[in-house]
Amino acid sequence: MKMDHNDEMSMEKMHHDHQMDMSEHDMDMGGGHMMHMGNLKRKFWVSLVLTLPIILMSPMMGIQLPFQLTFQPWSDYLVAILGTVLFVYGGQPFFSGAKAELQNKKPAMMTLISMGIGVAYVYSIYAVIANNLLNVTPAVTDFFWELATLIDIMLLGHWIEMNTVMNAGSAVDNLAKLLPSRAHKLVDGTVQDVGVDQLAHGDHLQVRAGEKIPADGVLVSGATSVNEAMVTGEARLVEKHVHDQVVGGAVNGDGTFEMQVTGTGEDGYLAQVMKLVSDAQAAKSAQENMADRVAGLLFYAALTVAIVAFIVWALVGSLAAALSIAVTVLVIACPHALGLAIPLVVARSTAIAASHGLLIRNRDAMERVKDLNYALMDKTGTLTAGNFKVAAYQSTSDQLTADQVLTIMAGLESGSSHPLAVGILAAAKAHGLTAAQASNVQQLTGVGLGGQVDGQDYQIVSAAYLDQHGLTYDHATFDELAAAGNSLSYLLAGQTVLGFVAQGDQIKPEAKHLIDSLLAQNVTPVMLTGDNQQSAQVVARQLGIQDVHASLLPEDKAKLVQHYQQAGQHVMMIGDGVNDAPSLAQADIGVAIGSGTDVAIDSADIVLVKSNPNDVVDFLALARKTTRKMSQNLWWGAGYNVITIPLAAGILAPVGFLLNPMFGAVVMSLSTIIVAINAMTLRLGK
Ligand SMILES: Nc1ncnc2c1ncn2[C@@H]1O[C@H](COP(=O)(O)OP(=O)(O)OP(=O)(O)O)[C@@H](O)[C@H]1O
Ligand SMILES: [Cu+]
Ligand SMILES: [Mg+2]
Repeated sequence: MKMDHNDEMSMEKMHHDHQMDMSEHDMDMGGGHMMHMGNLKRKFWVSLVLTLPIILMSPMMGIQLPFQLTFQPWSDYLVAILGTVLFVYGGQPFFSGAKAELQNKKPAMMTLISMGIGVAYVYSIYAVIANNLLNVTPAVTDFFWELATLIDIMLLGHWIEMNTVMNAGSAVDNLAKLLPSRAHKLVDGTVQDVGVDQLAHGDHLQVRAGEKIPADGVLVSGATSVNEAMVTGEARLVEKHVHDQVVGGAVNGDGTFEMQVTGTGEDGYLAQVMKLVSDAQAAKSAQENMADRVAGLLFYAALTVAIVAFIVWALVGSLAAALSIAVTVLVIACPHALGLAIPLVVARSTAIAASHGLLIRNRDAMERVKDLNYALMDKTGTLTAGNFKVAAYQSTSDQLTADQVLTIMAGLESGSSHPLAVGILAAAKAHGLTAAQASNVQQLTGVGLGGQVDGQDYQIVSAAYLDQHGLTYDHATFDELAAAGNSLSYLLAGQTVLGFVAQGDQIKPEAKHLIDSLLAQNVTPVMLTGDNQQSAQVVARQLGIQDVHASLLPEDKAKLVQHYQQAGQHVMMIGDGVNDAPSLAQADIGVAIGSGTDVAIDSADIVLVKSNPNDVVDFLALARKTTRKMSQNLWWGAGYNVITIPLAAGILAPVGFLLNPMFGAVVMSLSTIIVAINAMTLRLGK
C-alpha cells in the first residue's frame, strides 16, 4: 500500500508498532475496509469538486431544478464523463474494501455500498446512451446526481468515522510516547548518550531534572521527586530516595539522580501496560461477538430486502423508482453503527482506565459488574497499608531474652517480603540489633516460615497454627494485644513457644470510602484475612464491615469465594495479588491491588496500579458506565437498521414518504456519528 498522507501514516504506524490490529479487529464487524480506504480526506474534497458541475448539469430524479443548466446532448456526455471519473476515483475505497470482504468470504457493508453505487452507475450510463444515442422513449432517468452526492457523503462519513476510531484507539500510542528516545548512560564515570533500545539490565543511568525516566530501575544515588501521573494516573509528586523504584516514562522533578536499570523494552513496566491494554482491546467480549454476528447477517437481510423491493417497485412503479429504492436500501443498510457500537466504547473505556491506573485484563469482567452483589476483600495490603509497626515483642521462655527473640525472628524473616517480615526487620534495626544468620528458610504459606539459626530449627507461626496444633501460649496476652488491633507472630522451637512479636497496621484512609460506596451500590463487603480474628474485627468495625472471616489460608479464601458463588451470588474479590491468587482467579471479578510496578499478576481480571482502594470505586463506576454505553450503542445501531431499511424499501410510500439515496447516505453517516459521539462522551466523572 502506498502511503502519502498523515492519516494513513499513523494508521499504519499504529498497526505495525504495537500489533494493535485495529483493522483485523473490526474486519469481522464489517469495517475491514479501513486499511484499504486510502486517503479519505483528499478523496472527499476532490470528489466534492467533481460533484458541483454534475449537480449543476444533471437533474435530480429526472426533475430539473431552477438553478440547473443543461445543453443537450453535450451536458449529458459531460456529466457521464465526470460521473465516471468520480465513480472510479471516489468509489475506489469502497471497491477495495468490498474486495477484501469478499476475499475473506465475509461480504458486509463495503460490498453493500459498492453494489449500491455500482448499480446506480451502470444504470445511469445506460440512461445516457439510451436517451442520446438510441432515442428511447420515454426518456430513461439517470442517477448521476444521486451517485455523486452519495459518494461524497459516504466518503465524508467514513472519513469522520475513521478519525474517531483512530483517536479512540490511540491509548497505546500515547503510552508509547511516554518513553524518551535517549538515555544518559554512565560508563566508567563518564556520561554517554545512548538510545533507550540499547539499554540493558544493570546499566547505570543518569537522569537529570525535568527529564523523562528512560527505563524501570532503582535509584542508586541522589534523591528527587517524580511525577508518575502518566503511568499511574496519580497526579502528585512522589519522593524518591536511594533504593526506591522508579518507573520508565515517569517525569523527573528537580533532582538529578543515578539509577540502575531493572526493566527495559518488553519487560519494562510501560511495555507490559501497553501489552495489557492492546490485548484487552483486541479480545472480544460476549456482547461484541453478538454485534458482529448481527452486522454480518445484515448483509443478507439488506440484499434480500433490496431485491424484493426492486421487483415490487418495478411491477407497481417504474424501473427508475425501483432502482433508486434498491440503491437506497443497499446504502442505508450499511451496518457501520452496529459494527462500531462496541469497539468504540471499548477503545474509549480501556484508554480511560489506563490513564487512571486501572488495567483491565479481562473485559468480560466489566460486563459482570452489573450483577455484582458481594465484594470479598483481603485485609493486609488492601484495606490496611501493610505497613506494620512493632508494638511489643517478648520472650516467653527463660531460654532467650526479648532482644534475642527479635534477632532470631529478624534473621528468619530477612529474605521475606511479607508485610509482617518487613515490620520485624525494621524493628530489629530500630533497636540496634543485627539480624541473625538464618539458613534453610522455607515459607509456610498462610502460616509463616521455618528455618535454622545456629543449627537450631525454628518456626515463625500465627496463633491459629498454635491452636490447631494444641501448643500452649499465653492467651490473655494474645487477647489483649490482638484486641488492640495487633497481628502476632510466635517464635517456635519444636513444641515450645519462645516469644512473640506484636505488630499494628494502619487502615488506609480511602478504605472507608470504598466500603461506604460498596454499601451504597448494594454490594455487601466481606473481609477475608489470614490474620487473627481480633485484629480483623478491629479493622472491620472501624470500616463498617459486618462479615469477617479470619485465620484463612489462601485456599480457604478461594473456597469461600466458591461458597458464595454456589449460593448464587456474584462475587468480586479484591486482594493484593500475592497470597490471594487462587481466590482472585475463582471470583467472577478478580481485582488485584498491585503496588507500583508489579503488573505481572496473572490471576486477576483487573489490576489497580496504585494501591488505592478508591480505585475499586472508580473501576465499578467505569464498568457500569461502559456497559451502559455499550447497550445504548447496540440498541441504537440495531434499532437504526430495523427502522431505516423498511423505510428505504418504501414501506411508507403509500402515505407519500420515500427516502432518496442521498438522504439514505446522510442517515447512515449520522447514525455512525451518533454512535461514535456517544462512545466518546464516556467519562469517569470526578
Ligand atoms: N513471613 C511471615 N512472617 C510472619 N508471619 C507470617 C508470615 N507469612 C505469613 N504469616 C502468618 O500467616 C498469616 C496469614 O498470612 P497471609 O499472608 O496469608 O495473610 P495476611 O497477608 O497476613 O493477611 P491478609 O489475608 O489480610 O492479607 C499472617 O497473619 C501471619 O500470622
Ligand atoms: Cu457505513
Ligand atoms: Mg495479604
